[in-house]
Amino acid sequence: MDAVTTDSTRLTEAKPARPSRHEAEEAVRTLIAWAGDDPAREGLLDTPKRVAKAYEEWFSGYGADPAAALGKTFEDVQGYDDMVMLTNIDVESHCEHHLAPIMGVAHVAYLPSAAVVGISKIARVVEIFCKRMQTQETMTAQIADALMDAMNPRGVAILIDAKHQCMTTRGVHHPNVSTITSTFTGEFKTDANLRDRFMRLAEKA
Ligand SMILES: Nc1nc2c(ncn2[C@@H]2O[C@H](COP(=O)(O)OP(=O)(O)OP(=O)(O)O)[C@@H](O)[C@H]2O)c(=O)[nH]1
Ligand SMILES: [Zn+2]
Repeated sequence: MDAVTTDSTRLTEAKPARPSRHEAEEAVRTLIAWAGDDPAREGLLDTPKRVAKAYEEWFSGYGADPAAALGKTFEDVQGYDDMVMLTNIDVESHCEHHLAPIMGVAHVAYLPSAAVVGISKIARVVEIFCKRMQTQETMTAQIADALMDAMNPRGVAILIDAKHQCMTTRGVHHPNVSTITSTFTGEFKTDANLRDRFMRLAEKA
């Protein structure tokens, strides 16, 4: 967690020492009091513990390595070299500006060069990046980079369609707005037909 790394898919700056669980729970008590309630009230007594536990789940992606998730590849696929696409991978993340939920789906495709990966690993990689404090643009780019690094495919295409609760439940309060981000590399960038195929499949997913 504290190691400095140059891998672009991981954190690149030294971070302050991780606070203890007790300190994290104290911080939640402070926020409860600041919101106007009494952290010593019966119903809120276990809340700091629950929030710390929920944070472990929501932000479990800091302790996970996308390269390791994509480490195993398969080459015996009878020369299959067309697009592999997964649609509607759940996106459950938190925006780094407000720590509010980002909920949506990701559509991910790649064009294998030599090897393919287990399809569940692609969903795992999406999940690893989602379980961090994010912007939608960053996570879109990180998923593409991780797939490119691990498989050296002929191209990847990613589209994320998500709602940001910092925008739907507070602030500007536009409950129906969706944000769409996409990135294309390799042949998806140079071949408009391929890109259209991806977009058509994403639209009807
Ligand atoms: N580009 C981008 N912006 C995001 C994302 N998630 C949240 N935001 C935006 O981050 C911005 C933060 O703006 P600030 O002005 O610093 O914060 P704020 O005063 O809380 O802004 P409002 O949300 O407009 O009330 C807001 O416009 C959010 O909508 C994201 O994934 N990508
Ligand atoms: Zn936000």
